[in-house]
Amino acid sequence: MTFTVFGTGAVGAYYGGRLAEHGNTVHFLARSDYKSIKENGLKVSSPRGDFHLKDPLVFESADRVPPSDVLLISLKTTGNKGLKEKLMPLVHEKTALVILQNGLGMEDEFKDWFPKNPILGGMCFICSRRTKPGIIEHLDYGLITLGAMDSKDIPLRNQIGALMDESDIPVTLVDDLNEARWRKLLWNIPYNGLSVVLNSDTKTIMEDQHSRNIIRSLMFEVIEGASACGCSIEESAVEKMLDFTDNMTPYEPSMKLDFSSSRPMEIEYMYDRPLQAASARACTMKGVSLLRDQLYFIQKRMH
Ligand SMILES: NC(=O)C1=CN([C@@H]2O[C@H](COP(=O)(O)OP(=O)(O)OC[C@H]3O[C@@H](n4cnc5c(N)ncnc54)[C@H](OP(=O)(O)O)[C@@H]3O)[C@@H](O)[C@H]2O)C=CC1
Ligand SMILES: CC(C)(CO)C(=O)C(=O)O
Repeated sequence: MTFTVFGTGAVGAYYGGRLAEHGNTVHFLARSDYKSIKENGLKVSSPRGDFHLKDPLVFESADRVPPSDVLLISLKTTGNKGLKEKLMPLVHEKTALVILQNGLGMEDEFKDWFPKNPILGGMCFICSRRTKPGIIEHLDYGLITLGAMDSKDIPLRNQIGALMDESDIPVTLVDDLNEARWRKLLWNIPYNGLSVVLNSDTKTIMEDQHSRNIIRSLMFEVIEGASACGCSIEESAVEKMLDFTDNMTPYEPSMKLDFSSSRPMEIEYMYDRPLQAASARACTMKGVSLLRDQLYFIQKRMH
């Protein structure tokens, strides 16, 4: 099984790098980092072990990438508009697409674009960042929760999951991709947005009783939204998630990193899409909607 990474950044370079380190054929499609990766390779520092791919299979143009069995989608969702055309040279008759992005509704879009191809989602619980071109700092965690849109692709999910597992990537396989997406949003919706609005990391947010209360009430709203969309998340998940974050090394979520670097934030897929999905089923998620509006206000004034 061969892989192509579309988006060789914090997530794509890390996971693609691990697969390559363990002997898999991985093509990396890069943009601004291309020259640097071509010249110096990909360097990853990680608590699971540093590695340096000295001569990775890196490409600047999708037209030059050899066909592969699995396409890992790891650009930010802010780049999803017009993405279909950019992916066309990489999607062959049987290519499976694994969406590693945060948010909701991406898989449905990819299915519309490539209805005959297997579409999978990988919810990444990883803290990683690109510090310089071709240099990735993996700080913590790394679990991929992997699910397929269509049950006929479960054997394929298992096969990809096994290769990840053999490459030192922890994987959990799930049958309900939509539910797994909502479970990931249970963390992302409160923490990603609030870290920007309050200009704080997870530790600061958790230590203050007021912000902690906001996080808790946003989590309950996400559970309501999920439930309206047919995904049942037990209420005890809230306290578990709060405990988990209490014990996390202080961290700035990916949206905060985007904000601090004046990059566009992933508001559409992390907020608009879940809000739309819930409101289509008569669930308003008022607090989430307020948070979304504040993020748009902030984004409009970012330079
Ligand atoms: N970082 C993290 O710890 C986590 C991130 N995620 C999610 O993973 C996804 C990816 O995030 P992350 O890896 O942090 O993002 P990064 O910005 O680090 O990486 C994205 C990469 O995609 C590249 N890219 C974008 N558009 C194109 C294009 N048209 N052609 C080729 N390359 C392109 C970017 O290149 P360029 O530099 O040229 O823009 C960049 O190298 C997001 O949805 C994020 O929310 C999920 C969990 C944790
Ligand atoms: C949950 C976390 C922090 C890591 O996966 C994340 O998704 C993010 O930074 O956006």
